[in-house]
Amino acid sequence: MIEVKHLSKFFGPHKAVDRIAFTVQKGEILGFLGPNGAGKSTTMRMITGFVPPSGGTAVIGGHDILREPVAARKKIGYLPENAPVYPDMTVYAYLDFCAQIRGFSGSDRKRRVTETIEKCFLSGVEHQTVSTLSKGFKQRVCFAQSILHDPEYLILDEPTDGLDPNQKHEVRLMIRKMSAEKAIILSTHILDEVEAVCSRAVIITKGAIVADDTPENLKARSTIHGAISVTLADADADAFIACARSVPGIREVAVIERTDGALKARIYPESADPLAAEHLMTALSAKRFEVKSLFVEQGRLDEVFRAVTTS
Ligand SMILES: Nc1ncnc2c1ncn2[C@@H]1O[C@H](COP(=O)(O)OP(=O)(O)OP(=O)(O)O)[C@@H](O)[C@H]1O
Repeated sequence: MIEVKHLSKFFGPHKAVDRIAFTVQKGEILGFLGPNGAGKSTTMRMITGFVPPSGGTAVIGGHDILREPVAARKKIGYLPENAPVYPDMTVYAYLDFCAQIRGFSGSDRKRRVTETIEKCFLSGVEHQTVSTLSKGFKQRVCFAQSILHDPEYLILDEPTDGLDPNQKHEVRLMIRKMSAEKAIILSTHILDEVEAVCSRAVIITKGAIVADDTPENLKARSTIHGAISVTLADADADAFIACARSVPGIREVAVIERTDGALKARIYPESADPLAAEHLMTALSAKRFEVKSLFVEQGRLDEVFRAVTTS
């Protein structure tokens, strides 16, 4: 388990992190979110022992990062932001060097390097110098060094930053595959990534936690959660509004846009009535509206993110 215990960080008079506390269990992938400058990287640097906290501590697999830094760091894999990798080394030589620093030798070291190269899809570039790699591949090399020692705890600062959509997909798959036996914290600005990968999300702003929940529960806080979104083929807006309002339990009907013969609207039921969408569909069909799509909104994480980080 990763226990973050009231970590704080001051840079001079500026409070960058303000008594942040949470835990991450094995099997969990925690998305660490927040606007630019919210304190995500600073928190991750404190958890991994790269920056001393002004207050609080982090306990990694039972080892306090301040009192037992070596034991704690042995258990951690860390992908820092703007990952530094020695530019003049080949990919293989760099990872071999990292394995050596981690204390591996002989055939075990060789096996770990080779396996990690394969796992991170680096086989095609293993003999290329790092300086000649594209940004995405450099990122992958740094990701590779973070998992080389098969750590129980992974701290990944924007792991998919700079990757193309295919590489993003591959890295997310890798993270998900590894998550069963690891506790993972990853920071990201991509909210789709949180929905695709994370089992939980912590949102911070101005150094403090403002939300800590599953992506589903966070989305349920969205103002459109439970609303019914409808697209109709060319339809008279007034007739549609009248029809939708005639359905029992409908609180509000909002036409969102009319384009090229299509009408898009959002209908808000009084409560999250699971039958409201069905009743609406029946009413629209009875009035011969041509329904192109109709679905119940789960809510939008970006809307919730904005609400909690700007209030
Ligand atoms: N070494 C430092 N000296 C002074 N201020 C710092 C230092 N490192 C970070 N800060 C400040 O601490 C605050 C938090 O920065 P941090 O990099 O942790 O934010 P972040 O949430 O990771 O941002 P981003 O999403 O832009 O990467 C910012 O105001 C930043 O300017």
